[in-house]
Amino acid sequence: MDIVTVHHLKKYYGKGEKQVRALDGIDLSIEKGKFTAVIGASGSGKTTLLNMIGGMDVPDEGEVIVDGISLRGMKEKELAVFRRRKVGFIHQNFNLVSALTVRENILFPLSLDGASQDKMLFREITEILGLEDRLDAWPDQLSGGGQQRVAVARALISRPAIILADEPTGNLDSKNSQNVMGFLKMSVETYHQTLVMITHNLEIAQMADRVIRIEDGRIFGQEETHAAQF
Ligand SMILES: Nc1ncnc2c1ncn2[C@@H]1O[C@H](COP(=O)(O)OP(=O)(O)OP(=O)(O)O)[C@@H](O)[C@H]1O
Repeated sequence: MDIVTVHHLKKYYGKGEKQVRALDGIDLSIEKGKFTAVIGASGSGKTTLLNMIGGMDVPDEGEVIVDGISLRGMKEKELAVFRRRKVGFIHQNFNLVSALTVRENILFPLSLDGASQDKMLFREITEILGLEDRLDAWPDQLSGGGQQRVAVARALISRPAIILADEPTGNLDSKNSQNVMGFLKMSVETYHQTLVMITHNLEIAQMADRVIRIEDGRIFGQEETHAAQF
């Protein structure tokens, strides 16, 4: 079953000669429960595509359907609710709130939505990610790898159907990258979520079930991988 369907998505910036075709007619389906890696040169449109799937940005043309919900015509408020309930974002720069503790950062999406905390899930996620002893620490007291694990926990805490990760290991050394990837993949498998991840790292892309290559705002190729050799 497909959890994301993208129909002929277009996003252009600017006009005339300077116009940039960030997305130039993308058609794509993403199967539920799978890990899809998105690769491509800098400026090829990867982040723009991820932002459209996550309802962070709206296309000029085309349609995005996530978990049976079309984002077309949604108002900003509806998109915000959609993002909080359906999507977990993980960014390269972690994007943690420095004035909140690790615990508060992880629970932040729930507090925005007025949702109650699933204490078992919180304990499970923080244990899987090795954060149970750091819950009262401030983000800047953790290493880069530790901060990214907090960002992973925050993305998972509301049990979103889909996790969108924009180069989540881009600022980590190889050991921390492997750790974060291992935790992320294990968590996604445990909670039956779908992971879409932008990466420049081909080793990481090989861990995915499927790799999509984007060039000049178009899908240039896609291949199933023989993942699972984690
Ligand atoms: N808000 C914007 N205004 C103008 N141009 C933009 C805007 N956002 C993106 N672009 C342009 O659209 C193109 C695609 O950008 P995008 O960030 O999606 O690429 P990317 O593949 O994610 O690149 P990178 O790997 O460097 O992050 C680029 O040429 C970029 O400069």
